[in-house]
Amino acid sequence: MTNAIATVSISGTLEDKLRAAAAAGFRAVEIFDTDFIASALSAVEVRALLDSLGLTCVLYQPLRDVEGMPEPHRTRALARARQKFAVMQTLGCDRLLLCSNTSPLASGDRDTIVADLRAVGDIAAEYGVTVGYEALAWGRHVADHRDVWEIVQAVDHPNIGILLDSFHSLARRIPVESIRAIDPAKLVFVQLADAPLLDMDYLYWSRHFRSLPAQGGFDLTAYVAEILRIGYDGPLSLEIFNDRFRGSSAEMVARDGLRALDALRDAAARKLGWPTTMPARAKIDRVEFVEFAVAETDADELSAMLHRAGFDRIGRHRSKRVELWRAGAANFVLNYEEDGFAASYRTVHGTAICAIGLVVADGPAAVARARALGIPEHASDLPAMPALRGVAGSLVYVLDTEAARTIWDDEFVIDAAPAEPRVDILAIDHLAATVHHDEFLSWQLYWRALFDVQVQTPQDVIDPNGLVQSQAIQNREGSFRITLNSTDAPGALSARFLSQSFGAGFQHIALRVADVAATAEALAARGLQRLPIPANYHDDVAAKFGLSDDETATLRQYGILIDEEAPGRRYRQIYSRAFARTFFFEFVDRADYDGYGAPNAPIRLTAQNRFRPAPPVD
Ligand SMILES: O=C(O)c1ccc(O)c(O)c1
Ligand SMILES: [Mg+2]
Repeated sequence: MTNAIATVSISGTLEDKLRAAAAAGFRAVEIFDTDFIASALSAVEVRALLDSLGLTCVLYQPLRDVEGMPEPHRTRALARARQKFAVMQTLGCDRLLLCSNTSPLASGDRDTIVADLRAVGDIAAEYGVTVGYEALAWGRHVADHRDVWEIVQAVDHPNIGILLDSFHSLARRIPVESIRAIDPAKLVFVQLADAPLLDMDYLYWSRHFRSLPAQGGFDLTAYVAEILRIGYDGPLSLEIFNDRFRGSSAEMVARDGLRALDALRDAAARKLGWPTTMPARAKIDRVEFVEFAVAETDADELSAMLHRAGFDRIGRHRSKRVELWRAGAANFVLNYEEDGFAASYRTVHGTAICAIGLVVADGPAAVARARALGIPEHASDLPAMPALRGVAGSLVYVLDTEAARTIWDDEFVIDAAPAEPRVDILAIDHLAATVHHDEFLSWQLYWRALFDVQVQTPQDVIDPNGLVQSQAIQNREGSFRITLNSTDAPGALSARFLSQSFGAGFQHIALRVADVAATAEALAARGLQRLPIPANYHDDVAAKFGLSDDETATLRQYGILIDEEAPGRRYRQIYSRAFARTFFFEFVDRADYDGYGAPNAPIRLTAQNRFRPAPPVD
């Protein structure tokens, strides 16, 4: 039951990679051939480093283009195998990955392939090595693990077995049930990678877009469940070729890797009905509140903006400088305290959203799962409201239903209901977080490993100053929704937010309303500054959705954006101008619509770009 990671998954030199893997808690690694041959360390020195870090090299990989080669390549391939076996002996590694041949020179003749692998097996036996034959999805003649299994049976050599790599199997959509045919004694090793579901050449997809489990679209739970079901108990190892990971923190990827493997083992065990070691993913019911850390100097401006956005201050904390603002079921907590978490968050980020409060089915179980996944807990002075570290240092409070019911009355003095007119805000619809490009996948893993949530198809959103990637995450009922957004374009709105707020965080709050046109009218009466939407847009949607002149006039009047998933399944949205260039509100009505108005995002971002301050003149 070993967790392992391939050095190719992590950035840096071989030493950096090994140190990061060990620091994250791995005890086993795969050493990637290029990492070793590019290293200035001898095999003896690498072995000493492994030993000092408490690591074992459980796989050396890959050996390429071996089987089916004409002479003189065949002889050279066997010599290369022998040289690798000698290196492995020094490294203390007894498993080698041999990937299916991609050379145009290779023969596809089965008998030749079988004979060649048998010859490799004989040399491997001299060194006490077992060879796992892996089907590369783009292999010239062997590209399917079912063929590999047939070949391995035909080779029938004690030192030759099969190696499974989820990327190659799942990219080719090979049914996972095919794994049941494999004898676990001949399954030498298992490599795991997720990937976004792209329609792309296998090689390019594999070399650039692999991701950790729970960062892509493959059903790795089903894959691993089949592998465990047949009785395999060897390493599960991450082999992640990913462009972002090559440039991001080795420590982050290694730590996330372990988290992803632990969550995946848990999911597979649950699928099999086997005992588990941590509570199930926490079910989220809703967002109960959003907490703002507020600087005294921003108090008037923020209060005015919240009022214009339909909120009223309805309570004060019994002992702290904390206010409760409410509209419908949406609660905003404004924290002015001089000490404590919000104060330190404010020191770094300025006035910003510093925490969210989620109602979960079982608070203590959520905290226990977070602990099992290495997600740090924040010491909270409210026992009914444990806090976990969330996106970029903000907090996620987890409340159970009972705590959510009593917290306001227990902690706050609630005023009488404010005078009409009210804005018909129902609840928080979704929260949009902007995160660093390097951490985009890390935050997806965080949400998907800890909580019972689903992802939508990732979206590429066009900002006039660059491409933004967006990933929506939500619960099954749609009562909890967030989006994660990231870009590597410095001029895009989300990148400007990162520099303006000194780091990642929630950048916009979408509030669900019954009728966005009525809301727009009420908000205008309260003086909200709306984001203007150009006339071209409304000409377009009038034609696209067959809107009546009256409807179009209403959309135009209030700057409403609209989208339809199907006739009658509609999303209508308006946006506020931003507060201090750091956050803004969206107001939406959704009728049986599950998305987030993605087609409108470029229109909105271009509209926001018009308010971008001119660069300083020097
Ligand atoms: O992209 C490759 O060449 C490659 C190499 C080794 C592997 O194990 C693999 O899955 C892919
Ligand atoms: Mg592989």
